[in-house]
Amino acid sequence: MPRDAAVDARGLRKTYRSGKTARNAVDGLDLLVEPGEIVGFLGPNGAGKTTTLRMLATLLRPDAGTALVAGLDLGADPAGVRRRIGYVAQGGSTWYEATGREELILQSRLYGYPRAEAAGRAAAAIEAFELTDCADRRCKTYSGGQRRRVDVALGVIHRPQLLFLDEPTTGLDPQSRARMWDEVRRLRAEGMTVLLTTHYLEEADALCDRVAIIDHGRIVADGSPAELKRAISGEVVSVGLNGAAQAAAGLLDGQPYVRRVETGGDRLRLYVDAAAGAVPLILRTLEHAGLQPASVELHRPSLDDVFLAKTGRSLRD
Ligand SMILES: Nc1ncnc2c1ncn2[C@@H]1O[C@H](COP(=O)(O)OP(=O)(O)OP(=O)(O)O)[C@@H](O)[C@H]1O
Repeated sequence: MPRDAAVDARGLRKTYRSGKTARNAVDGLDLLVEPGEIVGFLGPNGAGKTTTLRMLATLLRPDAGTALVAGLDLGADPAGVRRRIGYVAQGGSTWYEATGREELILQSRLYGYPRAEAAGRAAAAIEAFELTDCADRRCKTYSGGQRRRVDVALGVIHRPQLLFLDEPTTGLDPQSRARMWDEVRRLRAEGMTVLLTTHYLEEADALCDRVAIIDHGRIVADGSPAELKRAISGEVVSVGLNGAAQAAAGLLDGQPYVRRVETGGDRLRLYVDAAAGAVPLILRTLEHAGLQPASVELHRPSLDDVFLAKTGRSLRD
C-alpha cells in the first residue's frame, strides 16, 4: 500500500444483520484518495456512503478489508487515525441551546487544548468560517447554512490532515451550498484532503477533483468528472414520448445508429456516436411507427449519464 495516500481502502465490507436477514451495505469496496484532493463519494440513497465514511473514520468496525487512513492502519491504530482526521456527520452535532462559540471552545477542550488556546482556536474558526454575526447566539437561532458551517468548523478545530464530510450541503439553498463549496475549497487550499458524500451531481461536478460513484456498496466508476464523462463518448439524445417510451425503446434498441437505450418515465435516452447523423434516423423510425416525439434534446454526457451507463439507473430517480 502506498504510505502517502490519504485513504487506501481495500476490500472493505460491512454487513448489517437484523433477525435472519443480512445486508451487505458495503461490499468489497476499494478506494484511493490522494493527499490534497477533494473526492466526492456519489451515490443514491442507501448505496453505502455513510457506512463507508463511518468505517474510515473509526466509528464502525469493518467486517472485512483493510485501510490506511491518513497514513495509519485503520485496524491497528484507530486512536492514531482519529487524531489525524475530522468527521462531520450528516445531521451535524451542535447542541441547540449552546452558542457556536461555546461549542467550538468545548470541542477544542475535548481535543485537550488548554483554555486560552481553545478560546483562540474558536475565535480563529469563527473568523475563517465567517460566523462573527451569529457566534454568540444560540445555535437554535442559526440558518441552515450557518449551522452547517459551525458543524464543519467543529470538525476541523484540531486541524486534521483529512476531513470526512457526510452530505455537507443536503437541505441547503443554492446560495448556502455555493458558500459551503467555497469553505471546502479553502480547506483544501490550506492543505487538507477532503472526502465528502453527496447525491448532488452538480456538487460532484463543480467541487470535486475526483468522483467515486458507489452503488450497492461497491465503486462502479472512479475518476475526475471530466474523465468519467469522456469515457462515455458520443452524445446523448433525449426524446420525450408522452406514454410511448417503452414502445419507442423497443423500436430503437438494436438499431445500428443507436449504441444504447435507457428509458426513464416518459423519456428515452439514446446514446449515439454523432447526434447530427442519428437524429433524422431516430425521427424517421418513430414516425414510421406513428410515434410523435413531444421533445428532442441533445446533450453532452453528464455524470448522471455516467451513473446510468454503469448501473442502468438514474441518480435522479
Ligand atoms: N445500523 C443499520 N442497521 C441496518 N441496516 C443499516 C444500518 N445503517 C445502514 N443500513 C443500511 O445499509 C445500507 C447503506 O446505508 P448507508 O447509510 O451507508 O447509505 P448511504 O449511501 O449513506 O445513504 P444516504 O444517501 O441515504 O445517506 C442501506 O440499505 C441502509 O438501510
